[in-house]
Amino acid sequence: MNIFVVNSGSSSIKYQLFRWPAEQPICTGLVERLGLPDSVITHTVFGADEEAQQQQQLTLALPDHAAGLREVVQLLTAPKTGVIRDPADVRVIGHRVVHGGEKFAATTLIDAAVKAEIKRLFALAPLHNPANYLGIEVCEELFPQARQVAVFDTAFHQTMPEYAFRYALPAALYHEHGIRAYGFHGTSHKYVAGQAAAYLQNPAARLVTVHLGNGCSMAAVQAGRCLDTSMGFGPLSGLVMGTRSGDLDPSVIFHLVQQLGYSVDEVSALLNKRSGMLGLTGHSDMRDVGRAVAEGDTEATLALELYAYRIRKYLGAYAAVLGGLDAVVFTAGVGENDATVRRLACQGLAFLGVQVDEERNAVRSRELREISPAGAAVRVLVVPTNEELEIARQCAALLA
Ligand SMILES: Nc1ncnc2c1ncn2[C@@H]1O[C@H](COP(=O)(O)OP(=O)(O)O)[C@@H](O)[C@H]1O
Ligand SMILES: CC(=O)OP(=O)(O)O
Ligand SMILES: [Mg+2]
Repeated sequence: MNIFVVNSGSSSIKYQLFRWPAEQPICTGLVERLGLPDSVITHTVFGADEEAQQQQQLTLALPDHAAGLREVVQLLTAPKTGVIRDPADVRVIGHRVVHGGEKFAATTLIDAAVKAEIKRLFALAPLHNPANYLGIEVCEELFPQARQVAVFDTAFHQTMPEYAFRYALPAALYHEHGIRAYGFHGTSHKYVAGQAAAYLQNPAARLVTVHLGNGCSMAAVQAGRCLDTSMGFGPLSGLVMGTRSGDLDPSVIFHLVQQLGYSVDEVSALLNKRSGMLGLTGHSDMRDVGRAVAEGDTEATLALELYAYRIRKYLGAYAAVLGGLDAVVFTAGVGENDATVRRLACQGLAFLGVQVDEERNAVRSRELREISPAGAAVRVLVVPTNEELEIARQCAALLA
């Protein structure tokens, strides 16, 4: 059986096709710059052993997610270079859906009612849910024989206790309008927490998972259950991100609107798209920030300190939430690749038992690795995330 996984972001689509139950990736790819005249598809086909790869890159105008997915299906079924003969060879499609609200605490087979609920949640995740929804509709059209499954970013966080997910607002706003913290990146937090607990041979491990991609979030996880997470009602609170501000006193918003004349849409665009590392340094990509720091740019140096300081504060908070720590787990683009960020994020935490060994931290690898010194009280791990594999596993488990 083949399982196809679609991870539609606000301006990109990640996809992966697996042979199941072998969990063997057949091909993977990324569609970037959707909506621009020079969209790029990077499509990688794996050989019999996973290391043998063939990559092709296409630059073309893709106006939207529908056009992007259609092109991907062309690549999958191309007569010479394709990996399947017919769309009917794909029996299951797993979709990352960012916001599942309170209704969806588990992976769900998609039907008309589920689609309606995903649509109702557009207002809560305007950058993500519409793209996820479009991905579902296009796949229904292109793969009419396949079963479509939704895996929600919010689902893993549904175990948070009420005192952790509620805001101190009038209760009616929660009961009548669902205003509470939901948390995001749950598929990634769940996957890396599982990998870490298996590596530590401790199913009850108290873990802080630190997902640092374009969007960034942390979670306090005990025995595989989420107790708290840094994102809230939407994917905007908590850590400093590529273009999002993270935590901010809400009074700033009133000031922007009342004193500086911002419209609500302008505030939203500011906090979601023009803040974070981009706002502080002019660069949203941590590699560019790193280069600016190396060239002695003092604003970039400050931004990096601010980024790491925010992670450190949450590490301290989550040590308190968990009543102690067994491991800290770094993951996603920045967490897996940026040794400087990991070092700064753990700096000064030796009193908690958290330490990073310079030599181990400098090792570059795509494997799970330990970067704390031998015998450390708290293990610090780098665990590559694989949201697509986790989504495929959840689809397989649902349909078993
Ligand atoms: N070698 C690297 N060093 C530092 N940062 C990196 C490196 N490779 C990727 N990144 C960072 O990872 C980010 C993307 O992470 P990723 O997990 O793919 O994000 P998303 O899924 O949110 O798009 C990039 O913006 C970049 O800052
Ligand atoms: C929910 C979220 O922030 O996702 P991403 O990091 O993919 O933007
Ligand atoms: Mg991501």
